[in-house]
Amino acid sequence: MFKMQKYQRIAKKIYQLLPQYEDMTDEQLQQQTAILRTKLETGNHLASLLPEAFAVVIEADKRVLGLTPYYVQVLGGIALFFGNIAEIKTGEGKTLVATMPLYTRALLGYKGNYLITANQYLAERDGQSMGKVFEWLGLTVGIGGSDDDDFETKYRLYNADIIYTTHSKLGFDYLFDNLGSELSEQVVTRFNFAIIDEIDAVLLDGAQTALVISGSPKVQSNYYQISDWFVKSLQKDDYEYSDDKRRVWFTKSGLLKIAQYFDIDDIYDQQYIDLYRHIVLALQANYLKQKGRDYVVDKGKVLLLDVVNGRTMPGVKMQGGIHQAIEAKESVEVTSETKILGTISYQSLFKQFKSLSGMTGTAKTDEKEFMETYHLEVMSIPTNKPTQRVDESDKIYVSNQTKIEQSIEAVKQGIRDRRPVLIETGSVSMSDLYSLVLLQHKIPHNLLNAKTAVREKQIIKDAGRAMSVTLATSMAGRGTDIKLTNEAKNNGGLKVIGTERMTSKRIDNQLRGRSGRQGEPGESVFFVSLEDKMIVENSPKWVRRTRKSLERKIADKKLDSNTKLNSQRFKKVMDKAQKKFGNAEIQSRKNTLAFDTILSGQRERIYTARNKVMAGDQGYFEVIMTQSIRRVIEKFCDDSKNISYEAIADFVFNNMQSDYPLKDILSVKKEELNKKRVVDFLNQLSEDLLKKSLNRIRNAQQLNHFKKLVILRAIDRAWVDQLDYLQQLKNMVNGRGMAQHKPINEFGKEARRHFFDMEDQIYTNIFRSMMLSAIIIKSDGAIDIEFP
Ligand SMILES: Nc1ncnc2c1ncn2[C@@H]1O[C@H](COP(=O)(O)OP(=O)(O)OP(=O)(O)O)[C@@H](O)[C@H]1O
Repeated sequence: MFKMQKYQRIAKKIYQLLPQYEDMTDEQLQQQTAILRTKLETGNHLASLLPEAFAVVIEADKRVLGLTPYYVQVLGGIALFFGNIAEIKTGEGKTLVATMPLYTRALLGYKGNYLITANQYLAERDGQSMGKVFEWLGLTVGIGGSDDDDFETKYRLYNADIIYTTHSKLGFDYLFDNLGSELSEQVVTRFNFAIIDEIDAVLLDGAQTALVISGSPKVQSNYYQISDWFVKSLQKDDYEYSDDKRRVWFTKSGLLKIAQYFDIDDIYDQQYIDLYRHIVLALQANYLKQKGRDYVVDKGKVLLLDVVNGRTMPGVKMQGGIHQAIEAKESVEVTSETKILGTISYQSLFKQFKSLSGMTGTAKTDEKEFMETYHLEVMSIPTNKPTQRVDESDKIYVSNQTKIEQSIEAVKQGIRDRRPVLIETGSVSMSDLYSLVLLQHKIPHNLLNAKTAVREKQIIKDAGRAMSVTLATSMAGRGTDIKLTNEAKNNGGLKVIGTERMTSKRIDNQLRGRSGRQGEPGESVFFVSLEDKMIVENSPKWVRRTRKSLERKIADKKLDSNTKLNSQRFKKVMDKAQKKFGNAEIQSRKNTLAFDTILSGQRERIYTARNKVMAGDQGYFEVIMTQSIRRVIEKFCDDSKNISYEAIADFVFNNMQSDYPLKDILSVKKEELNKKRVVDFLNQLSEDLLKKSLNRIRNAQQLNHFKKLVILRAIDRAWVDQLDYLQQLKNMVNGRGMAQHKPINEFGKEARRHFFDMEDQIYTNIFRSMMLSAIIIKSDGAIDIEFP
């Protein structure tokens, strides 16, 4: 509240200054950018210039776009400038709000000021329309970007004062930057200020999705099928779930069945690790992942559903083998697993920004999590016009069947009132089921879900007409602007009917928000029953007993099945069940974040090391090379307890020279074969071999480049293996038994241990590449390198 008062005081200052800018000519107003920048250069603090900068944008918005920001929009802009989440209801003009803080932040001249949109279309639409204002005021704007942009185009995009792009584009470009070999080719280098549009969708709903760049396919495994057959044969007591139903593992009887089915004594034995991994994946695919909720099967392919908006995500696969396990479960062709070249979660990506803020219509319900996890405060910005939408309290029934019948009655009433109706379901499968029921009642309707997405534009266009009935999943959630016809407005506006409580109050609110935009009339109501999955799985036992007793009364005709359960007691049951489910989701996001923090820490170390190599010089490469030689040779001698001629020969063939003459392998007597002698011999040999091969590259620049490539490649190959290992480790620790065991602790310990092993691997990779790479000098002097 205190903050809000402060912002109101700032807003007052802005409005006091405004007349002065209104009186300026266009030219004078345009000169303000340079004037403000000079003030900054001469020591003024950016925040102290905020009133002037905002006043400039307000006047420019008016002149260039013909839109004067409302007072509440100015307040929203101030909240964003100071790094808060501004909760601004749908349709209130968030796009315009962003112009004020973006311009002000970009005045400093630091690059890397972003408006992050939910999709490419919005980046282009908003970037093009709002970009006019920035350009008019003398700033540069970068918009969108496409996958096949050349370096120049990318550079221009990311070097603009203000950039409109999507979260995934930014993330992928950042990852690609860290796969390259030249610092000068990196484009996403500055993370100054970002406003994330629909921030709750990106940071909360999208918390479980990481961006992944896949590389080459791995060797195809044939365990998927057999593991799937096995887990399908299990009984209920062969596996159990964690309380929050996010994890599943084998019980004693399950483990016994594994032993019998695969005829092995100890599945935990190291030699069965790969089989065990596949059985765990099959268990998770069959008993955690749900068709219609997590994915759909279309034309023989498993397509994941985006939790944020219910759309399919073609080409996106879950990592670590779970995608393939689902394919086996659904009896479609098992695709090949690929190695991960780079991955980053949205949390890690956005945590890099010096200042982060966000806008959304729905954040207040989850303000605690935003504060705890991201240190972002949620500020509710009032609407410009009072809200007219009527949010009715839930209609609660005993049985699912009655609930559906009564919701259909509500649809019919909406049609009789000649209003548009939007019915929302929680999953694709529920929307299919509802569609059938509507057909049985002869109610014509449009079905909008992941399977009908191609007709989305047309469906939404029709959804605001009087008597139009639209049935949708969360696809009709964010950003869906249902425009009402005049007749629809006069008849009470859009009627939103929820057919079950969604996964959180925030998502319920998101759906309600489709109606009553910009002070229009509207209504929302949810139909729920004691049989709803959310209620059954998240309520205390007495609720089930009460339901049974009510069912008996209905059967005995002592109670009408259509009776609504109006008492506060049942309303509380609904709220509590949703809260319990929501808490499990929060916990699950925290878990993911904890896993991710470990991975991020390792990624940062690797990327920092890569950057150091890319910036490195001759001397630096020399140090690394010498270090590699020393470490690899010493490790070999430490690891082989009894150093033998055979072991040395094996080491030389595999790491130094594949056709080294056997007779030259250390001409000393067996008794004199000790560590020191071997180390000396190998050091000398590596020096000779290296000299011979490097002397062929006469050009110093080429030589440096070769060394840099060798080191980068060594890091990248080891990192790819580490990423692969971490993915598998995550699945494995989550699939290990016992409710009280803490997967994250095991993960942390193992991940750390493996990271140190990886460092050894990097040195070995460098060593081998130096010794074994074939250097081909072409006639024009260019060199080709064939790495081992
Ligand atoms: N100050 C203003 N004066 C007049 N019209 C405005 C103003 N601000 C925004 N609008 C108009 O309001 C409409 C909605 O704006 P916008 O799409 O930015 O809303 P939104 O908050 O992003 O909505 P959603 O949550 O649905 O994306 C647009 O047509 C825009 O031109």
